[in-house]
Amino acid sequence: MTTKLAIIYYSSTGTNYQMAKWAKDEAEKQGAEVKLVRAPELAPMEAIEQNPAWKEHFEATKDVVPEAKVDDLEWADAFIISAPTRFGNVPAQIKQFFDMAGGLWAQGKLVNKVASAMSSAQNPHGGQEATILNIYTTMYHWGAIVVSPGYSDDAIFAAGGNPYGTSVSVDGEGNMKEDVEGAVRHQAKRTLEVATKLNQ
Ligand SMILES: Cc1cc2nc3c(=O)[nH]c(=O)nc-3n(C[C@H](O)[C@H](O)[C@H](O)COP(=O)(O)O)c2cc1C
Repeated sequence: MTTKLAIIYYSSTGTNYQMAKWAKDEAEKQGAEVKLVRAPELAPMEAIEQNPAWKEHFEATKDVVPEAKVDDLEWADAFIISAPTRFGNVPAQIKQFFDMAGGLWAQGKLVNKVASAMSSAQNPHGGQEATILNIYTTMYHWGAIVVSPGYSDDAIFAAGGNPYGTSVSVDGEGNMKEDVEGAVRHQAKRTLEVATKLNQ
């Protein structure tokens, strides 16, 4: 049976979108059926328009990447969730999406889904680890099986050594400071390997 992976991300300025796209590319190479979906934007246009990079990214993706639906959670065997830090926590857009899953959760339909998370911040210690752990808290409540990378591949060291999930820092221009593509690809592959074993 083909393993189904939902990659759910939120991104204001493109970093987490890029990580999500690397994960999608790798998962498809591994033979998974992949849905790449974005948490619906909640910010008002006045706020988005004040930040040219945010506006540009929003316009570039709004008609290209489908919005995440709770049905995607039911459909998937595994999730990869990628979100920038907001003061060490998840963006409201991701939290709102999680909060929409109450019905599925109450019916036990999220139990034994495989989950793994990625994050970014402006500073190297700006809250990436806390953000990933906050995502995992929700996953534990769902009864999902969290697959963290640990130190299971050399690519994790090259990316900065975050064992909870791939994370990156971004400079003032929005460029990624660490080389995380290999770690993202490894995380996607590992998540799928576990999900595929569970689905056998
Ligand atoms: C409301 C808000 C809070 C943020 N909090 C932090 C923070 O505490 N530390 C930090 O290093 N970066 C912080 N950032 C920077 C973002 O995490 C950064 O812009 C993001 O990781 C870039 O990812 P994206 O391109 O996918 O949007 C914050 C940004 C916003 C808008």
